Amino acid sequence: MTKLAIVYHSGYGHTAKVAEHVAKGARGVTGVEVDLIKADDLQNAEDGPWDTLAAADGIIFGSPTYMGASSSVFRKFAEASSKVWMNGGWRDKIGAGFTNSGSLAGDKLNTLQELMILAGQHGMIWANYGAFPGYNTSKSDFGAAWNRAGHMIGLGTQSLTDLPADQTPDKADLSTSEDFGQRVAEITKRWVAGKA
Ligand SMILES: Cc1cc2nc3c(=O)[nH]c(=O)nc-3n(C[C@H](O)[C@H](O)[C@H](O)COP(=O)(O)O)c2cc1C
Repeated sequence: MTKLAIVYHSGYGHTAKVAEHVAKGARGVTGVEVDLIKADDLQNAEDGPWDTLAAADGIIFGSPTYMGASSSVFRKFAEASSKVWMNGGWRDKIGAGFTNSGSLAGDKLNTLQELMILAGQHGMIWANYGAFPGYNTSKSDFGAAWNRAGHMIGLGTQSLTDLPADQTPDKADLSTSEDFGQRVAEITKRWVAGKA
C-alpha cells in the first residue's frame, strides 16, 4: 500500500474543498491510501498526527494564498516541522503542493514556491503538476478549462470571494484538483515500487 498525506489549512472552507478533491483523485489510484490532515492540528512539534506524516510515502501541502503568501496557520505548521527536519524524517518522500485564492493569479505562484521550498528544505522529491494550461488560446473555453491559471509547479485554483465553498471553486477547478491528486498518487506509487 502506498501512503499519501495531504496537510492543508483553510480559513473559510474553500481550500478544504480543493483538498477533498485532490484526495478524491488520489484515492482513485489503486493501492493508494490517503490521509487528510489539517495544519491546525500540527501547530507545534509535540502534538498532532506527526506519525501519520512520518509513515507517508508522499506529502501534499495545501494552503490558501493570503496576502500573496501561504497562511500563518500553514507557516506555523511549516516551522513546527523543523523538528522533523533535524532528523531528516521526510527525506526522499514525494512532495507536492496546491494553493487556492480569490483572484485568477492572486500571487499564487509565490505560495506554490513556498510549498516547494518547504519540500526542498526537507530533502523531499518535488512532484510538479505540469498539466497543459487549459486557457491559453483563442479557442479555449474559460468555463471548462483545466489548469486555467496555467501553474506548472503545483496546483492553483480560484475561489470567488463572494461565494461560499459549496459554490466555488467551480467544476473545472475541482476536476483539475482531482487530476492533480491522481498524478501525485501515481508518481508516489511509482516511487515506492522503484524502491522495492
Ligand atoms: C487575509 C486574506 C488575504 C488574502 N489574500 C489574497 C491574495 O493575496 N490573493 C488572492 O487572490 N486572494 C486573496 N485572498 C482571498 C482568498 O485567497 C480566498 O478567499 C480563498 O478562497 C480563501 O481560502 P479559504 O476559504 O480556504 O481560507 C485573501 C483572503 C484573506 C482572508
